[in-house]
Amino acid sequence: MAKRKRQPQSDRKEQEKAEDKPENEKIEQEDKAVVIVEEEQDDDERSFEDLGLEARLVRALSKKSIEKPTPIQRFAIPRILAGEDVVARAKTGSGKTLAYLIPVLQKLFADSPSKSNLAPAVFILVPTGELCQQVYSEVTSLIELCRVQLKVVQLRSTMSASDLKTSLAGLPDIVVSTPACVHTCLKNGSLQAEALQESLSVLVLDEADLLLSYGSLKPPLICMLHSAGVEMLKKLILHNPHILTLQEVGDVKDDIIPKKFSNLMHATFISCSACDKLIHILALLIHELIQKKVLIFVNSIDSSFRLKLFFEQFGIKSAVLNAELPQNSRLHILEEFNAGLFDYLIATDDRQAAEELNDKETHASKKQSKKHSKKLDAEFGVVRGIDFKNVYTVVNYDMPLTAPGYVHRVGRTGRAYNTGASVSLVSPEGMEIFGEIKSILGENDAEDSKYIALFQGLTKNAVESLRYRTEDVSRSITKLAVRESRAQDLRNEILNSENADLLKHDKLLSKKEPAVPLRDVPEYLLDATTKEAIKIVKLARAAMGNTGSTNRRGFKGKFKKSRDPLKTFSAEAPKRGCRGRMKRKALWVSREVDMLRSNLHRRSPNSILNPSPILSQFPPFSRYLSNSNQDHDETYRDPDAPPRLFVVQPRIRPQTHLKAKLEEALSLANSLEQQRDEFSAMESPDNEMPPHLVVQNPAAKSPRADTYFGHGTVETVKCHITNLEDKEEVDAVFVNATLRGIQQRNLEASFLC
Ligand SMILES: Nc1ncnc2c1ncn2[C@@H]1O[C@H](COP(=O)(O)OP(=O)(O)OP(=O)(O)O)[C@@H](O)[C@H]1O
Repeated sequence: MAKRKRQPQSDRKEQEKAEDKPENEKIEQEDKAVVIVEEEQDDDERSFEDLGLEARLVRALSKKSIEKPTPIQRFAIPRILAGEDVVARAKTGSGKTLAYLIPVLQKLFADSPSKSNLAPAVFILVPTGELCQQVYSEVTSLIELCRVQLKVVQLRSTMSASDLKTSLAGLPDIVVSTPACVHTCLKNGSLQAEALQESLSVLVLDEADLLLSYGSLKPPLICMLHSAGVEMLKKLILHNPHILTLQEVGDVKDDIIPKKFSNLMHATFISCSACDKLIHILALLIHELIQKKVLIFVNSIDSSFRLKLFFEQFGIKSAVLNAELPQNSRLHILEEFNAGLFDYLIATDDRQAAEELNDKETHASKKQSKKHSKKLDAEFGVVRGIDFKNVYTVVNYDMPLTAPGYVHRVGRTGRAYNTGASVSLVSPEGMEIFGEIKSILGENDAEDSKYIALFQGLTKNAVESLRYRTEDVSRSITKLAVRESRAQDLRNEILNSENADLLKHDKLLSKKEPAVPLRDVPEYLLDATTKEAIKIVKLARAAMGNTGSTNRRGFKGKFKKSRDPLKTFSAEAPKRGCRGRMKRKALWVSREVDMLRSNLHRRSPNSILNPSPILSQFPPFSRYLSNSNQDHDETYRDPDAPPRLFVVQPRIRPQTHLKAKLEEALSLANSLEQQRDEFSAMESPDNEMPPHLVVQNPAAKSPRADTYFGHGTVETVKCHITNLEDKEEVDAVFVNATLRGIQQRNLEASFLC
């Protein structure tokens, strides 16, 4: 039973009155407590000391850089310390865990549990294995920092009966567990129900609404903290509890993005068709329009693997997290993601996974064969309660099934006093739930009621410039490929789950890496708006001191081969320096041209074709006027400028890469076209337009790009080039042809001479 201690006088009077009243009036009475909290809240600036915390706890918190209590902590801590039953509702990431852990620890420090106890004094029940681990780590770290001797254990569903018994044998002070594990312990006798009733002084139900949905929880309790389902709790187990509902979560809309919260959390959406979600998420990631780290939610495991395989083709590494994986692996994935070892985590929403489990079970029973049915862990969940470290952006690739689901998902960012952002990809199918979310947010037509804004900075052009590659790559990711990688990943994780350090969760699952990284999107393909948006994200990242780079070395590979003197011998010539690489990137030409050049260069190093690429010779067209007096040297050239000779080799394989190249050529042609339009619109005496040479227009046969010279052969191109009076006037040459080395050389020579 809850131990009741000191209680504020006013509260006590209210409670005494309440006890004499019928049930419905009691509930009204309890709701008065809510009002009191709301009134008190605004000017309460109490510190942890003011709340009555011991110095060692305050010091421990300070070592964790936690200096002042959050509102929920200010209200919950004194009441729990006073021995009250408490139900607390507060927005996601507002510090509810510490709101119960701190007073529980202080109570344990003060009243060391009786020696006659036959069961642990404090039970913290949580709905998922992930949350169990998180709360366990939090409480053990606090105990260590306070330098006190308290025993904490966590019970996990993966533990055998004997392990559970051993864990409980030394009579721990605090047990963190899921209800299912407690149930197992009660069944196998590791815990005695009577002993538990005698000894238990504090019961915490974290995410209580979820826990209660699992069924029969009727023990004594002191404190409960959760984000919903207060009425259910009141009826089931609480005795005149304090209902702490902070003003900012007083109604549902504020629960999601309260006004105070909106500075910290920027919620946005992109509207697109279901099949265009891939291209949009790719555009966001490839152009770095959203800040890392990124947590992406999908609604099915297959979806997560499809996305991972898709990203891989563009050189973007990610890890997947779902209920199918062994618990050890899951915890390790979270640990590595939190440690910053990879930037993109694709999580399958636990609710959806549970549904999938049910579907599978039904399916399996229908077929009378469980042979192929995969087992999903019902205790998996990363949407509720998990405190992701430094996740800046949450992406709803699939919309959640419910509006509260949205709250919890986006609540994985912008935690405590941090800022965060969310982007939801809303297809026509997701419009209904999106409407529901907006309506509970209280959105209407008024400008000041927009809680989810349209994502700015991703233009149609930026999306379209990726269409070819996206469509081809997505076609290549068949159901079979998804199934195989899912099975392969699971095999790998199961084999190594006991030694998770061997696992690299963001490893590639595709059979082979793409030969030409499709990730390289030349900057000249981007329009001004997208460039501006990228710059803003970069600036924001720099301002936050986030370089955006993952840190796998920092974790395990501190002593890498390159540093190990016994392994550093190499017969290879030193690699070209970083500067050289940057320059090559800046002076971008199609890889095929580079390859041909370097082959030729090896044969005749002094030839005109040595790697001083054609594009380095002249300024880009857009700079033609403003820089006309400068020397045309390499440093002067705009690194964003397009190549002047663009060769697309029809023999490029696979087809995907050829298409990507063609698409680049086409976009380049069109972007030059736009520059020309702007140029001719300028009021300048010298605005005669240089010719824009397009030969054998790439596949899409855009009428614009074809305007000038139409189809032709290499010889025709050469002819055109040699006939030009002033080659500096040529803006770009596109060749869509298979060139032999000699043809390539002749072409380039004619361009340069
Ligand atoms: N007083 C505080 N000052 C600064 N940071 C805090 C404070 N209290 C908690 N935090 C930090 O805030 C983060 C979120 O806390 P916590 O996980 O307890 O939130 P929550 O309210 O339980 O979230 P959810 O609703 O998602 O379960 C944690 O990283 C925690 O360390």
